[in-house]
Amino acid sequence: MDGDDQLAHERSKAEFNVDDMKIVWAGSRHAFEVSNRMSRLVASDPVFEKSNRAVMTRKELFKNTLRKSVHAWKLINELPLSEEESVMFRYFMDQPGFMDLHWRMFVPAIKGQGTEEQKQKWLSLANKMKIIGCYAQTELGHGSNVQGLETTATFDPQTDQFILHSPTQTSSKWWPGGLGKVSTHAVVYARLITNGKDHGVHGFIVQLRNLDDHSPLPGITIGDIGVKFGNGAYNSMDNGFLMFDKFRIPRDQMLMRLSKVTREGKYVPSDVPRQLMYGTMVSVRQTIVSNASVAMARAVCIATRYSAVRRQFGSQNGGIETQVIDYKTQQNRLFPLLASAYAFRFVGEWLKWLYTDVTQRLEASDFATLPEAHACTAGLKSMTTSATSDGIEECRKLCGGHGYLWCSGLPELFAVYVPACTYEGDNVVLQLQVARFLMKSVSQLSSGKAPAGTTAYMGRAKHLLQCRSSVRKAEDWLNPAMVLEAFEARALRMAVSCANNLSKFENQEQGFSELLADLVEAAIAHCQLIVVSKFIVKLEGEIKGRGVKNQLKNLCYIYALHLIHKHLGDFLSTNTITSEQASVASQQLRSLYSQVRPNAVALVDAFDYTDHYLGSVLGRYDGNVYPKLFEEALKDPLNDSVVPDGYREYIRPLIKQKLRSARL
Ligand SMILES: Cc1cc2nc3c(=O)[nH]c(=O)nc-3n(C[C@H](O)[C@H](O)[C@H](O)COP(=O)(O)OP(=O)(O)OC[C@H]3O[C@@H](n4cnc5c(N)ncnc54)[C@H](O)[C@@H]3O)c2cc1C
Repeated sequence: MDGDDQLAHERSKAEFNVDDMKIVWAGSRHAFEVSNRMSRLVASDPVFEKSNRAVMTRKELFKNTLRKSVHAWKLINELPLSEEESVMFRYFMDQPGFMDLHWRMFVPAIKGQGTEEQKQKWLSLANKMKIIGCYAQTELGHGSNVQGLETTATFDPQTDQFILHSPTQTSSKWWPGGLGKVSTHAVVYARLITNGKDHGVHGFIVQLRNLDDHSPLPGITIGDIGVKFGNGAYNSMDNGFLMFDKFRIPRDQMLMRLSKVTREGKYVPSDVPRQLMYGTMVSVRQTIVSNASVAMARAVCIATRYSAVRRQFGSQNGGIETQVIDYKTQQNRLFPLLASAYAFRFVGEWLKWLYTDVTQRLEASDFATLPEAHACTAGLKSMTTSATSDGIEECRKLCGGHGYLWCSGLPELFAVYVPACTYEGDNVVLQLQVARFLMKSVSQLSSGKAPAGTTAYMGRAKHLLQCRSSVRKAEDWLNPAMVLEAFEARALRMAVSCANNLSKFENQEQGFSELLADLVEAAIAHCQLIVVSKFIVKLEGEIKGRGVKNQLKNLCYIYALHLIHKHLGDFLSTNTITSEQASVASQQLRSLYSQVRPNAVALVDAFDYTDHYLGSVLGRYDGNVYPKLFEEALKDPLNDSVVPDGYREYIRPLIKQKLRSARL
């Protein structure tokens, strides 16, 4: 059976309606139609070809990114595409570039932190791309510790200007995407100083380059920070450095929606809580969680289709060999990742709702839920991006040797994806923020204040700290109440244990430093509970389509039970479950793998990815892997000639040498 027939056979075994699952995956029929149309629009345009990226030089790659970005901008305006369509269109272009930072960071920063006048002035230019912006926060010396930033913005009352200055080498901005070669403007974060007083870090809109010839303005030193991880990959982006030498900007370019500096140089601090800024973070991190599901799904789609095509061993008397997807070890590594893709999708959907809820509350000056919303989005960003990075690498290994080829699509996906663990908050630093929030929530349990939102389960502390799981047999692990209780009890017991250990220290901060590793684990347990519970909530709602709900149930329990298996130490050491209950959980997991097996290819088809977006010879829809691997190999510049360059210079002299060494 060739790859084509193989995948057709797999598809014929599906026990559910794939088209209905596509709608569930997309979130709605409308969302499916937009994403389906946009992905095909990109795939059909030769300008967006991307298979040649690995063999391009950095300069070629950069120029090609400019070409694609400008072509996309032209299409978006000429067709024209709505904002929703444009976002999807850019997403399916699948080429990191300056546009990402302009639309995802520069414009939202002005929207969120600018006054009405500032928004009117700058957004009208930015929305037409008359200016191109980036987000310049991180410096050479400080990223996570934003309060440690060194760039200064000193108010000069004589000229009504701020003087931006980089006092040390470590104060150089370092990393902002789009800064190195493209951006004309940036939102720059610097320490605000008025009358000799330091008011901490604030945002400023700064012009960097001349709008006529693109040269840096006097007082600005700017450039690209150099090649990053992986060939091609994220190197299409011009991450940059930036230094100021007493560079002046008008006072009205400080982002003044919250704090202000008056004409006289008086600093007026914000009269709304600083937490208002969390609203923007919830929005950005919600997008990152949704993107985690997309990246995980992409890797899993490649590994699943290839695992169905690839055969190794198992033939009797010259008969057909075993598809590698039929090995239980392959299923045990692959199916939890498939389940994670769906789990992250649904928690991302819920985060979208949370963002709307937070925004509405903010408008009504209700800040009560912000700390909880902030903690859970920070934790979910951290947990889903870490799991997705690991998952992509696991998918590469699941594809054996061919997974290591560039044309498998997996090395590039990994190289582009993995910095998501670092940008928008280092994942460990984010979990520590969650841990601080959890410790506070535990300390308030005796105060009578009912915990809300994702910590509501802590309100049942008395029960959860004592309960014993009532699981007796494998099927009990398909009972949502029993699964939830196990995750809630484990999360709470880990948090309470950290709080107890903290209380043994006289100095809380010293205790916190000592217990960092345990605190991160407690935070992760809390986040895993959120993902499991949101998947269960999704199943409780209406899900249309033949067999769709049943497949999602299987995936939900695979997700939960594989976490129990992976973190068994936590579950056993907190006495949440017994070793017998763990053993029947593994039994149930094996049974679920068998149920997913005939549906695996159809479950990844439901992601509706085009071959263009997948960018993988191994994950092709038609399964025609081997001939296409040859085609790709023959395209390599090394195969332009049969005898390579350098033969006459090095290989021939080497093999024709006449050595006179006494040793030989
Ligand atoms: C591809 C990419 C794109 C980026 N784009 C932008 C951009 O457009 N604009 C911008 O301003 N920045 C950007 N950044 C920078 C990014 O936001 C920072 O790198 C990130 O916030 C991490 O900060 P850091 O580099 O200081 O890491 P560090 O904080 O130095 O981390 C180093 C190690 O220390 C650990 N650590 C740090 N603090 C603690 C602590 N308190 N407790 C325990 N462990 C700790 C971390 O976990 C990590 O293991 C980008 C980065 C990358 C990789």
